[in-house]
Amino acid sequence: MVQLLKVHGSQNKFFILDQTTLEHQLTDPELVALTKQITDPEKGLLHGADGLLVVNHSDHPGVTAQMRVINADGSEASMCGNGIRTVARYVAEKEHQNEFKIETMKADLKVAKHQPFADGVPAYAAEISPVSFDKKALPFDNLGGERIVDEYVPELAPGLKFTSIAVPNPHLIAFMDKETITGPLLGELGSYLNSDNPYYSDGVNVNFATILGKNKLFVRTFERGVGYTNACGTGMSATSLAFALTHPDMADLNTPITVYNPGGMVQTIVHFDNHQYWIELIGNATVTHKIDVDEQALHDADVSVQNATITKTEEQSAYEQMVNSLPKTVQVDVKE
Ligand SMILES: N[C@H](CCC[C@H](N)C(=O)O)C(=O)O
Repeated sequence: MVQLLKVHGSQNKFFILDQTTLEHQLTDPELVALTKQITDPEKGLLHGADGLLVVNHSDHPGVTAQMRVINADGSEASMCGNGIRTVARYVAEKEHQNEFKIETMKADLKVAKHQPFADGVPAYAAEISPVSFDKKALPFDNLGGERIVDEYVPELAPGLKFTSIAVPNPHLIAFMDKETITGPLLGELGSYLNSDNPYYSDGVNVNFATILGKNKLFVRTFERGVGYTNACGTGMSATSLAFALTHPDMADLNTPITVYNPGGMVQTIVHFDNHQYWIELIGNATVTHKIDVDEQALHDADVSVQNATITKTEEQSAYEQMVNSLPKTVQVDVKE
């Protein structure tokens, strides 16, 4: 028997699979097939999820573990901000370390245990980097210059100013009023830029934000490889950086920014060290279910309530209690 975890960061939901616990590690095609099967909202496990986080050994010196990110559609992403907090908690409790590095596709990132966000709501901090504005890093094309920072891009949507940042996965950000953020435009633009289009050849995570006050944001995201999610950690991080760059009177560097989202709330801190931006993302790391199943079911991409023993933890009620205590912010339809 092996154990999967169902976890979330701001209710951006994932399954965690630790390859080091398996007799035979899943191959990449098996990882993709398993992800598609268990994350399916209708036919998957526990009403599905937004992706699979794959933990493995790292052979990088001074690095405790490796994390890979498989989106619900089977595509692999270079990073996942909500996900790395849950992997950090899993590895911290497994290896009895509170501060360490996790290898991701493009960088070894610092993570650290943080004081709980509320009773029963464990929290972790994660380094979000490297940051790039260059079109080659996103990549985007056919949209004017070498970078998009606080610019009108009528090809994408009239009347909105956009910023595009890789952290290192690709993000497109726009600030707007509450009416626009709750309207259909986010889904329309997100769907268009994550299908065949002349602008973002690898797709892009689209983040719409509204400014609630000084160092206070609401962000709603349409994610590449998933669609609407309750929150996107790298999206909220990239949006916080865009906030500091485009509204310096409303957002301070090296100061916590509270970022509300349809799934809850995180904090971000935009740092500028050695001429480089990086963002610290602090938020919950909640385990909702433990799933015990034969390893073969993972290889067969056939995990269900028929062949798995599922144990629900007490953590979701603690998390919902925290969310219910948050000040009422922009209410939008959340992805469930
Ligand atoms: N969909 C993203 C990966 C997951 C990122 C998100 N869930 C986060 O918390 O950062 C992409 O394809 O770049």
